[in-house]
Amino acid sequence: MDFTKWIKGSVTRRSAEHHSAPLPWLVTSSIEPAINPVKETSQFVADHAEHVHVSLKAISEAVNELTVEKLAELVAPTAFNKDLHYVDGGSLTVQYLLVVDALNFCFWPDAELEYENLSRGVKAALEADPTVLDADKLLWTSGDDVQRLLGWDRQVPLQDERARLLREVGSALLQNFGGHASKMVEAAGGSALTLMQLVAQLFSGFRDHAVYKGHQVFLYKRAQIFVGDVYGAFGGEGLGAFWDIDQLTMFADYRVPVVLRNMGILSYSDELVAKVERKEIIPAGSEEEVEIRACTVVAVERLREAIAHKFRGTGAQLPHAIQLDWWLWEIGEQNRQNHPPHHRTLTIFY
Ligand SMILES: Nc1nc2c(c(CN[C@H]3C=C[C@H](O)[C@@H]3O)cn2[C@@H]2O[C@H](COP(=O)(O)O)[C@@H](O)[C@H]2O)c(=O)[nH]1
Repeated sequence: MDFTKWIKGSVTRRSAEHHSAPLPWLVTSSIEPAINPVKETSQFVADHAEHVHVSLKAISEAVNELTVEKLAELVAPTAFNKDLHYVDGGSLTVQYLLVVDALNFCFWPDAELEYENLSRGVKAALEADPTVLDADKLLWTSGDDVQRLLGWDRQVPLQDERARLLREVGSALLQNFGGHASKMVEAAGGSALTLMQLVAQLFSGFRDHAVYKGHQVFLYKRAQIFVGDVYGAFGGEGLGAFWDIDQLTMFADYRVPVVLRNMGILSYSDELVAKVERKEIIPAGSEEEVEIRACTVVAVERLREAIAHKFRGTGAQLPHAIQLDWWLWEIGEQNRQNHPPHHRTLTIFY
């Protein structure tokens, strides 16, 4: 069966008189999420973890070595990834970021593939054809389209799944925001947590959560990184102005845990070390995987608090969790070759 014919057959076209229903429940004036569910649910995991430990001692040692100069570097307008500087004044940049972050996961099965290939590939595709990310095109994305979008010379890991995720983005954008991701950002009314929740609610692919010892745990890595990328690409202005950007956590990926282990801040059980060293697959949703991710979130929150404690009153600008994330992630990227292996989980979440 021809894929596009099958999909075309299954999509019911909304007739003209049905306007795209505005989201009645989204009243940004009063119901702003005051807390980030990632913080409190990750803490539950850290409190009950058996395979991963966060060392407060190593955190205070790391903070002791932090100088005012280094701190200033962390909070400087990040040397933000130039691929993300695709600022056309607004809407196209947001569309680009949503597509990049819809695909921003699990590069490791292809040893040559990494995040940069994604961000550069999609940017090149957009420069070649500014309509390539229009929602009514995303709606029909096939696996081959994903490979073309990245400009990759072979199949991309989980290619068909990535295509499904882009079709989902196209469909939800058309249903709710006339196809424009920038309208979704505007609907969040300048709240980072509202935008995070909105993205997690509208696109199931961004709904990064697990059930750990009977408790629901939210990591929301790609939902948060999308907000962080909008903030960074617009330099905290215009569409990137979020009054609660400091409420985001770090982004629970597979690179930062390696850096924190190297700093002695995270430690794994002997059994888990052995699995990671031999590059054994750690199943998505397993206790070991959830503990690695949630303890990483908690470790960076403790690090942020320890820095605030040390530099409070010095007048130094204190880093947000996402600025600590970019710092740690860059360290991980630069040391990909000489750091121990990262854990390997086949997933769409990170
Ligand atoms: N924690 C955190 N994880 C991040 C990012 C980024 C890129 N974003 C920044 C880049 C420029 C702008 O500053 C963007 O903000 C990708 N990843 C994750 O890393 C993994 C990819 O690793 P490798 O296979 O080595 O490329 C994968 O899970 C991917 O999802 C980040 O910033 N923080």
